[in-house]
Amino acid sequence: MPAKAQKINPDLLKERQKASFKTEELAVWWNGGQKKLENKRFLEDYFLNDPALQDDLPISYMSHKELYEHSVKKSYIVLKKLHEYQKKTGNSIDNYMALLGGNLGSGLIKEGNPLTVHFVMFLPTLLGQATPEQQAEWLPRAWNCNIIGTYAQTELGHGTFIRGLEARADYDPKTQEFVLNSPTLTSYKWWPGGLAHTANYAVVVAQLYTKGECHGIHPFIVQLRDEETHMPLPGIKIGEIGTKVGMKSVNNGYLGFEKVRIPRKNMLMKNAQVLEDGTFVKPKASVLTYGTMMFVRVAIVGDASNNLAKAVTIATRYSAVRRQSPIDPNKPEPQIIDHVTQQLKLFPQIAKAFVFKVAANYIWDLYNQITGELAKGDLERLPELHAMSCCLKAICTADASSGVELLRLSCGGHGYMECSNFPTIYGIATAAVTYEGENTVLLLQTARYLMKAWSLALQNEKLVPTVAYLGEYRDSTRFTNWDGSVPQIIEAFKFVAAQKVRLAYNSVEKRRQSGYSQEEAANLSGIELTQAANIHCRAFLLQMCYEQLEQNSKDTSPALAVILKDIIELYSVDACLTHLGELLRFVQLDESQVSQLQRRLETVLARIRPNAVAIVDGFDFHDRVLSSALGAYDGNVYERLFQEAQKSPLNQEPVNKSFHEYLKPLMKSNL
Ligand SMILES: CCCCCCCCCCCCC/C=C/C(=O)SCCNC(=O)CCNC(=O)[C@H](O)C(C)(C)COP(=O)(O)OP(=O)(O)OC[C@H]1O[C@@H](n2cnc3c(N)ncnc32)[C@H](O)[C@@H]1OP(=O)(O)O
Ligand SMILES: Cc1cc2nc3c(=O)[nH]c(=O)nc-3n(C[C@H](O)[C@H](O)[C@H](O)COP(=O)(O)OP(=O)(O)OC[C@H]3O[C@@H](n4cnc5c(N)ncnc54)[C@H](O)[C@@H]3O)c2cc1C
Repeated sequence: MPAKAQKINPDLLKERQKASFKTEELAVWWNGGQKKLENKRFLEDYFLNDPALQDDLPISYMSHKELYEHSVKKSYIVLKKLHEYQKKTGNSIDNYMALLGGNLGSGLIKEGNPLTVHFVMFLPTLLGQATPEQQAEWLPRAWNCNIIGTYAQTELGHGTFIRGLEARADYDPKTQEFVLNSPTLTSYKWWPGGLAHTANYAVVVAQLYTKGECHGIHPFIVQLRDEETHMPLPGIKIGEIGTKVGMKSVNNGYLGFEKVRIPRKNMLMKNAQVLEDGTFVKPKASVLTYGTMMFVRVAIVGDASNNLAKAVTIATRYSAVRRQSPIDPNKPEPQIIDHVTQQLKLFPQIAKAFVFKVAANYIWDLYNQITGELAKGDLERLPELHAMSCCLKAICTADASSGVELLRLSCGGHGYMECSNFPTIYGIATAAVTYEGENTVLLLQTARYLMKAWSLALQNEKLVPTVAYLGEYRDSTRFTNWDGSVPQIIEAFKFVAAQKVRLAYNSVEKRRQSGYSQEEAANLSGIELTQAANIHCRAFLLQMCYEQLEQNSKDTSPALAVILKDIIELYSVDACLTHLGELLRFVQLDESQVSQLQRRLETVLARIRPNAVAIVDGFDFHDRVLSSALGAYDGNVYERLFQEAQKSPLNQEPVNKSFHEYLKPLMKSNL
């Protein structure tokens, strides 16, 4: 939180004075408790106020190369500072995650940290896929950044269909080595973060060949660059893939192999092994190779909430200070937050930030529970975790990405400025729709699981909790219990989801019976399959948000409980109106009931209006994390916009040289 001493925009001050609850209480809840909140604030001061970590020149004015070098320099300073701090306080993974993938990190290195993949994928892969001996060799060096790694799976020709990856590792029993090759241009690794100029090691996912047979994709740890000179090793062709929509300093790279030899022990052999003579020992389940992706998908759900919460804080504060267009012609221009259409752009995004945060906590707990079972060899619930992590990652990132864009638009022209920070937040948020499993593909994975679940429901088999509703609604075709209550809205969504699953299942079955293969039938039914997965996830989000926030409201002050209940009401009613078409297809709703939903929406928007600024204040974003001329705590947007404009290199001189070189000759040339 910024120093409170500064001059606060009077409109924003009034907003804060009229709040009906204590912002600090929400800040404690939002940040996971008093201790975590205090630690977060300490780290923010410790890092964000360090003069060595300031951006004298806004990074949007830096060249691509300057930006990378600036980001590496800051990463170095941040990690050294963190190391010093943790020597005194003890190691905490949370601090690393805050700095390398969380809000604090996004405030320090706005366009993405070239070392994030080292911490968020390379290290977790060693933890999840390496044997204890391999961990003993690699983990200490990786934790201390004596080596810097990346996760090289995607290729120029394949990102989604990883069984189609072309890079290969051929085992040579004579030398007990693997020989890595990129047989085609499309087999070049392409995209890995930090790969281009930062990492000197990589986990490489390649097709394993031994004794003339292919055993599918497996992870290998490969040294890419000399540890002293950082020069690429022989046979390593490496570079940067070029400028991107966002995440501009992540240093995504390409990597090709030409007869690169690595020792047998560099195959990460926790799940599958290759013996000295080349014998392949297969894993308990081939999908265990996919574990790192699941970990990041789970983490991304929280990231979606963070991105949306930042954007809606900026837009809400701006909407409280921006005055435009009288509502009553005889009155002064109102705050744009008093235009009801503006409230519809803002407040449902506030609600989604809450819902995605609660979803992130849920899926994180489920992940830890099930990976604990995996460690004991129990794979029973892995399919359910895969299905939930896929659809939650897909829905939360898609909604967060479109929400950030809507919030940018809600700020008019000033939202289009780099200094609003919307472009950077959007670039980060929308990347998550693609990476770690493209959203459509992940929804199809969830749909695949739902088809199996529906088949079990048809056989009266017991279903796991997240799909139990399929059994409850298996034989119903019309929902007639609508009373408009939130619990009934949840049941209605579960009912719709069950019908969508049934329809998709029947489409696939019908096509299979007409002679199509399972795969062809699934492709032809792909639209219904993704829709079923989509509504399944939304039904889950509604139920989970209701249960969690209702429960939380029992432990908070009555004043904050009212806010949490309004969040539930808004999220539920907004979901009904957004997906009204799906509802009307299966739920008995007459015109008056639909109109009642519209009235409820307008009512809950009006209820949230007096507390909107206080709610986003409760997210407790440091000004440097928001990094926005529109969203600062003091609300002095016009002064900040003007200050930011002065930083433009073009404003450092009254006349640019192009006048003398081109404009003056043009103007004098009488074309
Ligand atoms: C904590 C704070 C930190 C904050 C961090 C915030 C995030 C910041 C991160 C920034 C860095 C991220 C950088 C990005 C990195 C990447 O993008 S890495 C590359 C990611 N790539 C992918 O995700 C590839 C997507 N493709 C796939 O996963 C697979 O190809 C597929 C689509 C799943 C298909 O695989 P395939 O083997 O062909 O499977 P199927 O035939 O469809 O199904 C086979 C069975 O396997 C099951 N299954 C598939 N995947 C998994 C899995 N991951 N886990 C468990 N089970 C899985 C599937 O359900 C099938 O099961 P059955 O139906 O029972 O047969
Ligand atoms: C910012 C960023 C960072 C990244 N970092 C890394 C990294 O560190 N390491 C790494 O290995 N990779 C990384 N990636 C790559 C990323 O994982 C892939 O881009 C992603 O998996 C999507 O694969 P693709 O690009 O091949 O898209 P495709 O799979 O080619 O998708 C293109 C279209 O085809 C559709 N499609 C594909 N398969 C199917 C299907 N079965 N059914 C229906 N439609 C389908 C998709 O829905 C999509 O609309 C990164 C990507 C980005 C954008």
